[in-house]
Amino acid sequence: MSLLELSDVNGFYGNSHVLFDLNIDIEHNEVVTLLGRNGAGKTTTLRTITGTIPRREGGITFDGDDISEESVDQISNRGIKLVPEARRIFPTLTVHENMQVARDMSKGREPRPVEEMYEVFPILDELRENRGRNLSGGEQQMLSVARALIQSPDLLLLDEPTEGLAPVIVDDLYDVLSEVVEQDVTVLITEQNVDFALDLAERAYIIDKGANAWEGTVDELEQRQDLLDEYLSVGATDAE
Ligand SMILES: Nc1ncnc2c1ncn2[C@@H]1O[C@H](COP(=O)(O)OP(=O)(O)OP(=O)(O)O)[C@@H](O)[C@H]1O
Repeated sequence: MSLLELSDVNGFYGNSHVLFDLNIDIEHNEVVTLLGRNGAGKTTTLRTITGTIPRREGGITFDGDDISEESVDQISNRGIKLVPEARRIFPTLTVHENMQVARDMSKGREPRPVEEMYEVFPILDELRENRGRNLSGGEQQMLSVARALIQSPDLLLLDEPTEGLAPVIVDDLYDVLSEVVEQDVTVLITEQNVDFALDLAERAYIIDKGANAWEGTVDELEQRQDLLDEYLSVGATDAE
């Protein structure tokens, strides 16, 4: 059974129809990337999963249960955690306090020890006493991911984690995330940085104008320059 299944999902902002009969299937422990141009509907797709979109229709199941009518809190309590594009950390709290708050908000789920997070994110260990507002964009992104992971998610949704980060920080984030995906967690990641996403993921979905355009393995996609040109407007990938 799939961990997450979207069948013929439609998404709306008021009268504006932006997702059209979208189908996505994610197996336990898979790392899947959702790709597409600006405005293709990637963030909105994640919002249909977390329940934060104003209106969604269609089938959404998580671990076999219908979650299509569930509230944001119910879905979060199931262990679906989103790291949004605009990083959400508490600016006046220290790194350590940010971690503690995330741990304490882990309703109904056994959180992971804060110290374990410092092992995965050594950068944060060094910054324990620094306030959120004094962190660089990359450090905030690491903290954002750590805050989601501490709640032991079953499904981690990452919305464009490299956005706005300097290349050297992107490399650090890659190192951390490649360690994260080795753990017992299923990941759906959206990215404009196609190389980054293809390096991390095993399987990919491309969406265009809110609808499925292609799906397959990352190995297949790396051979399909036509798709990369048509839907993602990038040059040759240099994925390792
Ligand atoms: N709050 C909103 N109200 C109305 N329309 C919206 C809203 N948010 C997004 N849209 C529209 O929905 C469509 C999909 O947007 P979405 O942000 O999901 O795309 P995306 O693929 O994540 O793009 P980006 O890479 O720019 O974040 C776009 O046409 C966008 O203008």
